[in-house]
Amino acid sequence: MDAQFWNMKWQKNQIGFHLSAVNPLLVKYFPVLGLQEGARVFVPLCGKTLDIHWLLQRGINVVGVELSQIAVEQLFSELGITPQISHIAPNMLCFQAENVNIFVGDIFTLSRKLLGNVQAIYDRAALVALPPAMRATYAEHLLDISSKAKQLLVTLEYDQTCIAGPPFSVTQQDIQQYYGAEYAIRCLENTSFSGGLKGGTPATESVWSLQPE
Ligand SMILES: C[S@@+](CC[C@H](N)C(=O)[O-])C[C@H]1O[C@@H](n2cnc3c(N)ncnc32)[C@H](O)[C@@H]1O
Repeated sequence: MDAQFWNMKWQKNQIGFHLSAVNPLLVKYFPVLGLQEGARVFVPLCGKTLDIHWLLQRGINVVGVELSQIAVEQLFSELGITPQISHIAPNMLCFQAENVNIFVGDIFTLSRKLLGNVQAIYDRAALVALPPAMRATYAEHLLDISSKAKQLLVTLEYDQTCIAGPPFSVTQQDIQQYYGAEYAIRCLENTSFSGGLKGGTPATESVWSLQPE
């Protein structure tokens, strides 16, 4: 899954991962993060998720990163906000408005300095968007650039032999492997993924609280 794969998905509007409503799991478990109004939350691989609208409405400052400029343009258009756009690094644009800052580029080139301080991370469909070979590097990079910020993480688990990802199946053992040394990991909910994945493959959606130890 390289940049070309995702850019093509956005160009062809093949964005089945994009929810047409705010993720109810965010609404239900956001309080677990214990954030005050004005806190800065990082949304990696953010697409144009409506979850960003919801966070902004709650007075949260959002900082995201997304490969596709199409996605980010649509996000701001749907927010009804005209961003300032600046070229902040080679191959990295920043779309900026009062409480929302979205980097357009590869998360692996986003530095701690560019990201700035964040109090929490909301990862929905980011870890599971990455193939197994990239995930440990992603987790390590996320820990580094966020200075180990607490996380609300949403994952999917299913029989990977039935269908190919993305989204990829991520197990509890995987999460333990990526994050167990740095965070106390707590499963908040396991629910069956409504309608199954890609034509009905049974899947379980899980929400995790990751608190730095
Ligand atoms: C499965 S989608 C999830 C989007 C969003 N989190 C949501 O819940 O709708 C994954 C997104 O990550 C973006 N992406 C994939 N690899 C990336 C990378 N290395 N850096 C930044 N964005 C990336 C894709 O363009 C895509 O929009």
